[in-house]
Amino acid sequence: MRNGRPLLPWVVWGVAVLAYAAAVVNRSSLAALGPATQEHFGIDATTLSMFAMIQLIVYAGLQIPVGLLLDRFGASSMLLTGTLLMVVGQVVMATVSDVWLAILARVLVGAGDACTFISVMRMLPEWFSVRQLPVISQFTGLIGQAGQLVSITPLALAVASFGWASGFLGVAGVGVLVLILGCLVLRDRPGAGTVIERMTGRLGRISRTARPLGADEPTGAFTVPPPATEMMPVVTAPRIPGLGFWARARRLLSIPGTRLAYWMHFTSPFALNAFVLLWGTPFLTGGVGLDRAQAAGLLNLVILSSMGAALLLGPLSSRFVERRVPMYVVIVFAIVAVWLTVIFWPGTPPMWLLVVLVVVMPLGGPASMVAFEVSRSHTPRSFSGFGTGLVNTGGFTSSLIVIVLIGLVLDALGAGSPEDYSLHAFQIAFTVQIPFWLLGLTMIFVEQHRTKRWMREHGRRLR
Ligand SMILES: NCCCC[C@H](N)C(=O)NCC(=O)O
Repeated sequence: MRNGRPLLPWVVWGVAVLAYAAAVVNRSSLAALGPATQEHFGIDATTLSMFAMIQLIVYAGLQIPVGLLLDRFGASSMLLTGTLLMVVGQVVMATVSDVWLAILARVLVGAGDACTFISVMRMLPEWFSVRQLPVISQFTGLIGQAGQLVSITPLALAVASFGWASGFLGVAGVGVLVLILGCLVLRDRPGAGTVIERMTGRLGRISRTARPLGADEPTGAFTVPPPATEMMPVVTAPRIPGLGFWARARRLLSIPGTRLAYWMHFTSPFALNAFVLLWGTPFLTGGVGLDRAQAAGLLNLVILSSMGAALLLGPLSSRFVERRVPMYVVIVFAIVAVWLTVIFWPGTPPMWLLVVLVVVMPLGGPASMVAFEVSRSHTPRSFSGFGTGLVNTGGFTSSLIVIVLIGLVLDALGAGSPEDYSLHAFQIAFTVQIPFWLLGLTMIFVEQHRTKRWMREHGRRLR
């Protein structure tokens, strides 16, 4: 058998993706519990929305620090630390009645969540061949996002039937299960030990004989020394954190392929996130005038379309590596075209147009996963945690700003609350997306051009 234990990469991936799905459950655990949360803590809607905002800000703000820690401590340690933080956060959420402690709980959940996805993305190139990675990454995104489904109906039912504390302790319990599995199974790379093996100093046979899939192919990650500086011209990690950070940041940002990946992650997912996380239902019901069931049906179509696109895009971007950026750009143009049609539609957009919108717009989610493929192709292995963290801030930053701007425009138009919503106000508010698409697409064209030139100059081929 050429690959010692061909099952192990799949088992490691299975546990890693379970940890990501659990993080998504934690992230969206308040999604269907708005009124219950308000009642439990006695808070108004603005304070409730602060819970979500703070959590997202913590998530986005920690991507780069977590990425740096990943390069130093490895993916499995960071993933388990993240899970532990979420467990503590949910135990606090289950047991406190003070709103500030509840906010602290959401900070812990946001911090733990911030450690999870990029750790999984950092681990994958160590275990899978470069041909498999696009498909595995898309499946990771798809299965992880399915965690949202768990946090909507089952968690709401659990809280309604067994009470607030039991519901959130249940989520914490899932985290404990992930922690146990993670300690037993996760390994940063073939040949590395589990956390338990590293703590006891005894590397088991499974770890010693582990091989990546496609071990004879080059892996997706490549190794180059970190930046040489006058004070530290050696290959080890920098000892002075400030100097190390800026030197590493300069080196990373000097790679056009990493910048291209950042702008790709920035550009395609914000319309989807703004729609799904906040503004979709108010637009469809308060703006277009659909009833709740019709709006829910369209939101379900969003999820189905995103899943279908993930299944298609993985194999396509693996088969046509050279074409993955043009494919991505076509998707963004399609999203822009359908949104502009909705925004400038005279009168109420017809149902067929709304269906096209909820089928095309979600393609931006799986398309954003292609950004991690681009990042992996161009970012040296010793920087890949930092690179993945940086790229992952792109979509979260653009989404947060667009969500806030849409709310501000609605307020400015006097249409900020459900009784004042109007279609016209929503159409104006959604125009805030246009400069973000323009900026993102321009930067993608610029960086794609620079990346091609850089590759010619460095004699590199895409992998
Ligand atoms: N099937 C769509 C998955 C989109 C995932 C998205 N691009 C992403 O970056 N996710 C990060 C996370 O923490 O969920």
